[in-house]
Amino acid sequence: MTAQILDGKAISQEIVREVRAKVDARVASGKRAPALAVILVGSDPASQVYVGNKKRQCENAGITSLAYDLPAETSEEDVLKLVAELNQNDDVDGILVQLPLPKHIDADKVIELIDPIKDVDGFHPYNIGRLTLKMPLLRPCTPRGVMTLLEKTGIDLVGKDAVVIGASNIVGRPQALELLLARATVTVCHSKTKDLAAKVAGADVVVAGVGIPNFVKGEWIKPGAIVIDVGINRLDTGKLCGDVEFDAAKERASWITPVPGGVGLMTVATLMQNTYDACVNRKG
Ligand SMILES: Nc1nc(=O)c2c([nH]1)NC[C@@H]1CN(c3ccc(C(=O)N[C@@H](CCC(=O)O)C(=O)O)cc3)C=[N+]21
Repeated sequence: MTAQILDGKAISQEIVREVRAKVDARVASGKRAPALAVILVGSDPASQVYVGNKKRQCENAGITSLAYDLPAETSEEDVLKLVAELNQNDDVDGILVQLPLPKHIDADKVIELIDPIKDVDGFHPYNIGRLTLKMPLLRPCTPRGVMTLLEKTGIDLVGKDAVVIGASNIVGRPQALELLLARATVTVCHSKTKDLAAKVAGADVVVAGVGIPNFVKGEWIKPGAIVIDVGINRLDTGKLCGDVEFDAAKERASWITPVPGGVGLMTVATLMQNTYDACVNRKG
């Protein structure tokens, strides 16, 4: 079997076009466009690429983007002060603090200060709690984007065995909650997991987010499985690759996401959905 490609580029464009149509209708009715504030501390090259993609997609979606590019030396106090101001600013619907933050800033403290109704990353304990309790409000962008990709396969997830590799706060854990909400049977694997190969071999759906190139071997994949690669690893050659041995996995899977051109683009498109949703939640 050769897998069909889950095309993150095409599907993310479709999502952004849908957001655009809703924003245009909103503006036509006399309301203001949704607005997203993006805080970037320092000049990490990867973060600059991601933030650049977010600004570009805001333009495509008709969303106002407000850039707060701060020097790496900015104090934690000043970042907290900016978040507090943006919380109070009625013209701002979404607040995103690009991660990772410099070491002298406590990221958890910053995230907890964001007003949950403006938390378009869905990282605040309130929003994670709501997802846990089957009453999601703002959902983390990458896992929500993965669910959109899975919907596009047309395959019913109810009762399917899903294996999530990686248990991070921004990918693995919320991904497991999303899959559970879709009534899959979920196994979360991590660096201490015994016999990962056997776990993956039993999976109808594999979501890999560990950050190690070619960590998931093609031969582990159950024939017909759906393979979602959340990894973004930059090789010394400058080439981008995922966590899955793509060429080998493609020969066994029914559907597979490429890197680049897969989940990363969906993360940004989903941020546009979340910003629109945050605006409607606040303002109707
Ligand atoms: N507060 C916060 N929210 C995030 O959502 C967040 C974050 N911090 N920190 C870093 C991760 C990573 N992330 C990506 C965004 C876009 C691409 C993306 O556009 N990828 C393109 C290629 C980009 C390239 O060429 O490097 C693709 O996969 O085709 C990837 C990854 C958002 N993240």
